[in-house]
Order: sequence, then C-alpha cells, then structure tokens
Amino acid sequence: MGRAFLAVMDSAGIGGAPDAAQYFNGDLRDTGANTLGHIIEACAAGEADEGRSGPLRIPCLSALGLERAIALASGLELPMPTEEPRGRWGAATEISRGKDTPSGHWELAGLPVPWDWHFFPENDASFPPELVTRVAEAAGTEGILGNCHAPGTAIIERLGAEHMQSGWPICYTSADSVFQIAAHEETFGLDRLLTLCEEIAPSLHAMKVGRVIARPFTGTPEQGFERTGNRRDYAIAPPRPVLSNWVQNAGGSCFALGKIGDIFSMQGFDELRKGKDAELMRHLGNLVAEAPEGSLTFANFVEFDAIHGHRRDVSGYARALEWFDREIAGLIDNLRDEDMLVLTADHGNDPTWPGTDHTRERVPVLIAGTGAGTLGQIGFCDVAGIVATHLGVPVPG
Ligand SMILES: O=P(O)(O)O[C@H]1O[C@H](CO)[C@@H](O)[C@H]1O
Ligand SMILES: [Mn+2]
Ligand SMILES: [Mn+2]
Repeated sequence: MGRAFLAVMDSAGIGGAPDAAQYFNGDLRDTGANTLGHIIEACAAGEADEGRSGPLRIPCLSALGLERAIALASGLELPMPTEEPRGRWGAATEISRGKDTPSGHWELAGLPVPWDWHFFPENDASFPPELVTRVAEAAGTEGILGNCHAPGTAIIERLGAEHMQSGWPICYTSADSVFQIAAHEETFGLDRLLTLCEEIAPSLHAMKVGRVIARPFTGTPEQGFERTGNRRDYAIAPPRPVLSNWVQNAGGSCFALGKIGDIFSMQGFDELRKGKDAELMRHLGNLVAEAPEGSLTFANFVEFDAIHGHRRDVSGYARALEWFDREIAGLIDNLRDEDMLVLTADHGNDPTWPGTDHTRERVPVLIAGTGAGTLGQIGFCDVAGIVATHLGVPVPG
C-alpha cells in the first residue's frame, strides 16, 4: 500500500483549457495562456535572466514527463527530452467553473465545486447595505471603513489612522471570493477581530463567499502600519467528503501542509504543518522519512502563485521552479518502494500574460514511484481516484 504524497505547485498550469475563452484577465481572454510552457520559452530566449540565466533547468520534472504533458495539454512544441519519461505523466482538465485555489484543490480531491462563488463588485461600495449593517452590529460599531476592492497593505496605510480614531473595522475584498477585515491588534484588539470574523463567517459562507479573513496589524500613523502573522482564514468547508475524508475513513492518517488546512477547513486532516515554501519542503521531507503506511500528505506550494505569478515575474517563477525541481529530486530518492508522489497544480497564473489574475489552464499530473507511461488526458477528479486507489481506499461514487 505504501504512502501517498500529493504536492500542488500553486498556479503551475500547462495551457490548453478547452474553456479558456470564457475567462479573462482585464479585457483579454485566457485563450493561449500557458504558465509553464511560456516560462520555458522565455528562459530559452534569454528573457528570464534575473537571478538566474539561460534555459530552464528542471531535470527532475522533465524526467517525470513535464514537456510531454505540456505538449499533450496545449500542443505547444518545446524541445523534448530524448529519454522516455521515468514517471507517469498526463494533463488534467478542470470542470469546476472557478479558476481559483479552492475550486482547483477541491476538484483535485474528488469534489467538483457545485456552485458559483460569490465575488463582490468593484463598485464604490462593494458590499450590500445589509452586509455592512450586519458586520457593524457584530463589531459593535456605527459603521465600517473600506467597503471596496483593495490591496491589503495599501488599505491599512490609507485608513489605518481613521480606524484607530473611530474604531470602525476596515472591510475590503479582491478578485477572489473573500471578505477581509483589517483591524489594529491593540486598539481594536486581536481577540475581538477573530471573534468578529468567526461570528460573521457563516452568513458570508451562506452567500457563497469562500473565505472571511482576519488581517490584524500593528503600528502608528507616524511610524507606519504592519500586518502581523496572526492572520486567520475562516473558509467555507467542502460540502461533501473529499480525498482526505476517504483516507481517514479507511484508517489512514492525513497531513496538511501550508494552505491545505485552510482550503479544506481541515476537513479530513489529522495534523497541519505551516510555513513558507522552503519550510514546507522540509516538512514534506520529514514526512517522507516518517509518515505512517497508508497515510496521505497533501501539500500546497503557494509562492509560485502569490509571489511570482500575480506579479508577472517570469525570472522569479523560473527560479522557484529550479529550486523546487532540485528539492523534489532529493525527496524522490528517499521514497520507499511502495510510495507514490504526485505533482500537480490547481490553475494557471501565466507570468507572461497581461493582467495580474489567474489564467484558466490545464494542469500537469506527474507521478513518481509507480512506474512509467502516460495517463493521457484526465480530469482533476482523477487525481483523487489515482491516490485513493494507490492507498487501497474505496472511492465513493
Ligand atoms: O492584498 P491582500 O490583503 O494580501 O489580499 C490578498 O490575500 C487574499 C487571500 O489570500 C487575496 O484574496 C488577496 O486579496
Ligand atoms: Mn492557487
Ligand atoms: Mn492566486
């Protein structure tokens, strides 16, 4: 039976989504976006030389069949490694409508999202009056500040002083399905902020807003404000059992690494280990050494997306891929005979594309430890099926 390690390279898409024309970055459709394909091309053309140089060096991902997966997904013709892949490789297509992180992960875990997420409009007042009233009541204030789309650091700079003076919470949103509340840890109070978020979360989840996020900060108008590490996400829970539940129900342990805990509201997980990507890689290495037989380790590496994809930083994304490739090669050497390591992604975020939003794409599925050969074109849900079958866990439905 062995163990299963499932690592999501957040936003590492490979193009070719059949419905890409229905998705936009600004005015431009996502048709043709190809995160990894375009990074490989940019590196080969010498256009991604900041902090690195030349063609993208990812021998481990290549040996597992990445270039073949890209060609299968999108038809993009890249120089092909001459050797046959040593892993199983394929391209997965999403059916959930959102090109967001929870949609991608839930479907990879066997649950296509059965609804449309609610996104708040980019109007002067993003939130409906009833919601504003409900939040102010829960906060015990006369009103709220913000009520708009904003980057989190910019809005505390703009409204931090007014917030400290009036005591009103700063509420804002973004292109994601989120309701975020920024408040000062001392003058508003951290516990009060967390209680407020917890209290209003059920009504936002009922509206199909994916997450309420507490964004505490400290500082002064004179010295400037800074967000603290006490961020808390109150995410909507998956409405049905997912891969981690199936594994747990069959008696296996499940470990969540990084954002996986929030994405699934810890549904089906025994333990959460957090940190930056480098730390997560160490957690993953420790679990390769220690995780019990029959267990699932589910990891999300968010920096590809959060630090490089949204900032359209091709060199940075390439550096992150080269780092990831080296680290994963080391982990594969330590797998036990019966183990499976699956590398995949949740959506695209092509750093060569206009805009700053995710791109609708197919994703690679690369599997180490269980032989070689193609998986062909599969669905996101098949990833859950492959992992469950490997662990001998029944797949419902
Ligand atoms: O700009 P900040 O506050 O970091 O917000 C970002 O973080 C949120 C959740 O990850 C995203 O929806 C985006 O809005
Ligand atoms: Mn994501
Ligand atoms: Mn993102």
